[in-house]
Amino acid sequence: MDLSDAVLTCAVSIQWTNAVGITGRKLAYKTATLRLVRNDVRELFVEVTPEKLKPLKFKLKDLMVHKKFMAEGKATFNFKAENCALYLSNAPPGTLMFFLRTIFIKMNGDGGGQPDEASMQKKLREHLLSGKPTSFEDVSPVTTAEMLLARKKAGLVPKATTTTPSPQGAKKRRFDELKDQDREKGTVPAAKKLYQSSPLTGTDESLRLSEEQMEVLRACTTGKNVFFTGSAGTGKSFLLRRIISALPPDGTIATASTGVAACLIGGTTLHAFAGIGGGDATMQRCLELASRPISAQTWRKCKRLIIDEISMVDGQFFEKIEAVARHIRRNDRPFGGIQLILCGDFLQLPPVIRGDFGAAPPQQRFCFQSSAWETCIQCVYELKQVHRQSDPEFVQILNHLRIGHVNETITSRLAATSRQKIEGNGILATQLCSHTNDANSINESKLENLKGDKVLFRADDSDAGMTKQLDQQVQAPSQLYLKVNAQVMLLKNINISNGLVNGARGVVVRMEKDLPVVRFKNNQEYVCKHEKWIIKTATGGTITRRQVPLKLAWAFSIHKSQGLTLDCVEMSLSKVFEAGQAYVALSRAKSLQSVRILDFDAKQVWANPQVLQFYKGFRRRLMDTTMIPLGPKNKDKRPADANSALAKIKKSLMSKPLVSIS
Ligand SMILES: Nc1ncnc2c1ncn2[C@@H]1O[C@H](COP(=O)(O)OP(=O)(O)OP(=O)(O)O)[C@@H](O)[C@H]1O
Ligand SMILES: [Mg+2]
Repeated sequence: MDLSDAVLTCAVSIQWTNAVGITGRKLAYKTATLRLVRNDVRELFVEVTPEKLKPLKFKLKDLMVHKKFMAEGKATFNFKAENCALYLSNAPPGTLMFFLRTIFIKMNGDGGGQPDEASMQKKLREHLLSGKPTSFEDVSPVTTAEMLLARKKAGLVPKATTTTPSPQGAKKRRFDELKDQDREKGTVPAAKKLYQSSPLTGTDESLRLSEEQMEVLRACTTGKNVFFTGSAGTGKSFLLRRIISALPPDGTIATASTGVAACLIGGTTLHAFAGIGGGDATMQRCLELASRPISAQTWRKCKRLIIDEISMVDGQFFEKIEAVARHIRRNDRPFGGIQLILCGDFLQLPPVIRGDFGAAPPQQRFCFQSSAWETCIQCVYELKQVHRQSDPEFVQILNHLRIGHVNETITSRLAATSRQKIEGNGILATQLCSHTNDANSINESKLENLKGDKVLFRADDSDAGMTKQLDQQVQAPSQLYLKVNAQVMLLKNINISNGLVNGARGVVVRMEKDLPVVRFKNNQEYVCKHEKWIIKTATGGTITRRQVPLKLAWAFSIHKSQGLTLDCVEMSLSKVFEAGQAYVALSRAKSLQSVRILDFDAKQVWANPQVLQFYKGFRRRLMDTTMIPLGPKNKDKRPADANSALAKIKKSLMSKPLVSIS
């Protein structure tokens, strides 16, 4: 577990009722620390210490826990024997989840559980005879043995079965069974309830953060302004979800530069949050736009602003929202005093320049080139460990492509993929296209060409007026046409251990009771159920979409694939038009065996020289072993100063040996 699991800081209100249920004393604290403690006779208590006040203790006996809103940082503890309820709110959801789990384990785990009556009486007698005052101590960290025993006692350990080989699969099924049984009875036992589902947005909480990820988490939870970067698949978005769940929900705004990326972290787009449209208006007009009541209120409430895929945020837009924040919040500190947590990889896709600018498009400006960057960012981290790919050869090739370095070994290895068969089980490779329109028309025409009738799956949106925003942020379309044999991609983690994960590729094999049945590459069949996507609105509310978790997958655009992990991809890179685009396309794949590049050419791979300069500033090692052959066809597009900067870098590196890939 990532942070201390027996301590929680949040808002607490305490309410006592009398025997007939009439509310008596009430206390409310904006900030209090809850800890799990034991007394001399090993009884468990929750100790509540409000800021600057003495602690109160509540014995963990006859406890009922309500945690339906755990994902929003809320839970209620009902101490029946004491006629008292604790209402927790604004708790970091992940910390709350681990706190509840620790209670569950300590109440049920070996030796650490509540003592039985006889042994407690004995200990109590000994304690009274000793004449010492009662003392409390923190509970010891949870051990694996305690965890297993606790789950066994509560009936959460699955019976051995031949149909569900994996423990996680069985655990999930058992949870579902329990939920159904409990639903019938109308009750859920507190202990079981404490262990159930995670509030973490799409994160498998059994995966532990690596040490480098922990370091970033620590900096973020201590209020620092952080930028963390790392190559594709180093777990930036994964870590961001953990960071979000370790922060108090009030005032934490999770955003990303694109809708898809925002959805992956359960947030909103930066544009939707900022309230200044595309940011193209004059500064004065942007300030007016952001001063509208709803927008201004959102800015004022914001304490922590999180931005994923920062590489695609335009530098000028970043500068404008920084000024807006100071203006609206009447605070001259950078970003009006808001804590910033930024993440992304500038060597992936750059900001999109919209509109038709004719022969002279405006120069791209990255966030790090804005004057606001230097004043805002306090700590910079680089994640090094790649988690998406496990094959060291592929990881090394990707690291070279990321900085625009291609040698003959890489070229021949990647060119060789054009001959490999990556299809299997009726699942065709997804074509990654450099242009969105190409991807859309491939999907439409492939579907039309299939025999049989189209079946329409219409999304059920919680607010019909928000369909456009949901379309932008949720990958599941509002209208999905499917046929048998349609190539599809799964859009949710359904069963991680069985490979039914976001990005898994499959084919529709039949319709069953009006629902599509999909066979995946690993031969698993899955009868799709409607799933729910929840997104935050700019004002902090939530809207939901229910839809089958599928999307047509004959083709995707590279831009829409940024941030994703994909199975079985084919690409033709001849039309790439951005620095980093080929790297983004290739780094979606999990292995060299699941990718086919039709026409690989070293000219398709180049890195932006300004970005390389930026990275050189805080990671000299990145530059020490590399050369940067840029795509010659883009030479003319680059500004003169960039070309001369590039020449300098090249010159300084010419004397160094090239890294070769064996
Ligand atoms: N500590 C970890 N342990 C195990 N798996 C991890 C860990 N961190 C990340 N992963 C897994 O690695 C994969 C890639 O993670 P993620 O998408 O967060 O990377 P990223 O750095 O955001 O990539 P990109 O730059 O492409 O957006 C995911 O499947 C994620 O679950
Ligand atoms: Mg990511």
